[in-house]
Amino acid sequence: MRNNAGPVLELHDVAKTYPGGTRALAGVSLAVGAGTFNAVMGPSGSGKSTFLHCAAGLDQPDSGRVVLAGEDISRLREPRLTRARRERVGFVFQSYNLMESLSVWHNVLLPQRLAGVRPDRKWAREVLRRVGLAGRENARPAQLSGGQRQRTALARALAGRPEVIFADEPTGALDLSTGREVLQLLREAVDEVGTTIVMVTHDPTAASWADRVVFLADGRIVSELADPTTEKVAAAMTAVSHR
Ligand SMILES: Nc1ncnc2c1ncn2[C@@H]1O[C@H](COP(=O)(O)OP(=O)(O)OP(=O)(O)O)[C@@H](O)[C@H]1O
Repeated sequence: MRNNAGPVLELHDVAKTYPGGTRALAGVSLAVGAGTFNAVMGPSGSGKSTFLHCAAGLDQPDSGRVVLAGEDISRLREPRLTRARRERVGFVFQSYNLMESLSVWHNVLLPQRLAGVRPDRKWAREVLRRVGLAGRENARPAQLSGGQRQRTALARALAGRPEVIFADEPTGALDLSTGREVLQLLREAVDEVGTTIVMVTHDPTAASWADRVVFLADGRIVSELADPTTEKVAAAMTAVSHR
């Protein structure tokens, strides 16, 4: 069930140069449709992390605009930027970023608590069921496998019903079959919950789960692939790397 109800995230000519002079983004424009799964690939140093940080409101571009659910977040100052991020964005990182001292349940509810909203416990239970962690609510992260930790992180991201979930190498620390389970869950979140996902990855197979793949090189979008397969993504990556 993909709703494709117009873009939920738009980048307009976004540029960023780091102190020292590295031009990480050199004018990136992209529209991300609601309820779609998007992968971002590119060689090391092409600007993927910078793109993700600017698109998610973790960092500010020097110029250009980032419009998230109709709000231009690129010029927001703290604390409004933090609020926009907490209310509209979910994150899944390679390293999970769970609070070791909190149970699965409290990890999942933490972003809503930090945002000062009353947690939707019924939905939190439902997302834990969807990611296969019903019954593990009281476990601490240390008691979980890598795959279970990442499924907890995904449940945490889904629990706040964000406009967009940003995933940074979500399968980077997982073995092949565990990574596949996490990708399947990301796919289901898009197809069954209507979530929008933007995922940075180095892995052509991971990218093949997306609806489209955007390729960055030298801080620019240089190509795009719809309905990707592992083979098509790998071929496109080779072409991008040899530019
Ligand atoms: N905080 C920073 N200060 C200075 N330069 C930076 C900073 N962060 C990134 N860069 C530089 O900006 C460019 C883009 O980096 P970025 O991390 O966005 O690329 P990437 O595609 O995510 O790379 P990788 O795949 O290796 O993680 C690189 O040349 C990098 O060295």
